[in-house]
Amino acid sequence: MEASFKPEEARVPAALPLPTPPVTKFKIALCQLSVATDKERNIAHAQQAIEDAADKGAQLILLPEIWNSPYSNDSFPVYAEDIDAGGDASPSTRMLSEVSRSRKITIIGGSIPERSGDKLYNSCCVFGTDGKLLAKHRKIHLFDIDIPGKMTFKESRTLTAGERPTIVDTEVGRIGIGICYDIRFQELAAIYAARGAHLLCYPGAFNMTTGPLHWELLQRARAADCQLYVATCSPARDGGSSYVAWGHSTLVGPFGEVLVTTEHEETTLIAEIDYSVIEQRRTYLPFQKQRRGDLYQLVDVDRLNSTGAK
Ligand SMILES: O=C(O)CCC(=O)C(=O)O
Repeated sequence: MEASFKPEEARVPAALPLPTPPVTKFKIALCQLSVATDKERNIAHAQQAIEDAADKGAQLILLPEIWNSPYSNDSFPVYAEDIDAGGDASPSTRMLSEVSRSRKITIIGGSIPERSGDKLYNSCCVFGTDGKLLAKHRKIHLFDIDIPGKMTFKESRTLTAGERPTIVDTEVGRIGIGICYDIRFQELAAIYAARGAHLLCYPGAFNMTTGPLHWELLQRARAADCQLYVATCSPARDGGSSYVAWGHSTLVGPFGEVLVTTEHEETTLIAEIDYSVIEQRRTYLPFQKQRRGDLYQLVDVDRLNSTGAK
């Protein structure tokens, strides 16, 4: 659909509205999972990690990018699931739905290859505490990179890009979703912040070339720019796979501070989020109110195009 621009309706407000979340403090778990070639094993393995984290009091679970399949263009079509059909057509999301319901937790289900008609997407499903699918984010920015001699990958060889930002109200606050490369696009994070996000979640699998330089930097930048929490979750590193993930799943606070992080081995990080810190940071350092809307503007095109957007 053609956007009919009415910039006055789409301008990101100077002062960001922060809705009252259902809970102020809660525990998040980042499950940095090892990924094997056996999909059934990956599903059972993820379920175990989620249940262990729930036993330790986590109310929100974040999984890695592409946790049910090896990260490769050859694997995506083979491991892809029809999420919309559900049931046997999507054993990975069926497990996420069942566990979120049985443990009454919110799950940001990392991402899996999704088949929809003749297209494939890299998709993240969000499940509420009743097991219902609250949202599905299809990776908007495909990872096409060519650093000669170091890193070449072209997701666009097999995948199609998603067309919409995804922000979702959950029992643990308003959450903006991005997948891996999506973190490089600060406008997306700014739009989520403008729509009142408390937390941005990025399942991601950075690599050994860009990971050391950019992974933490980008997370801290998004958190400091938007003054909100940023959580990331990577697969654990497998040195023998064709794509070697950087690991280093991390939670960053609204001052850009790293609250918890790890190396590259399989592990689950559990940390506390306290949303009252967001207001405190925005009061101490009120740059959200000091934007020069007379000099520059951010336009929320998706909001213009949709009727029900927040
Ligand atoms: O942006 C990068 O450097 C890595 C992105 C990536 O690995 C991905 O999108 O899967």
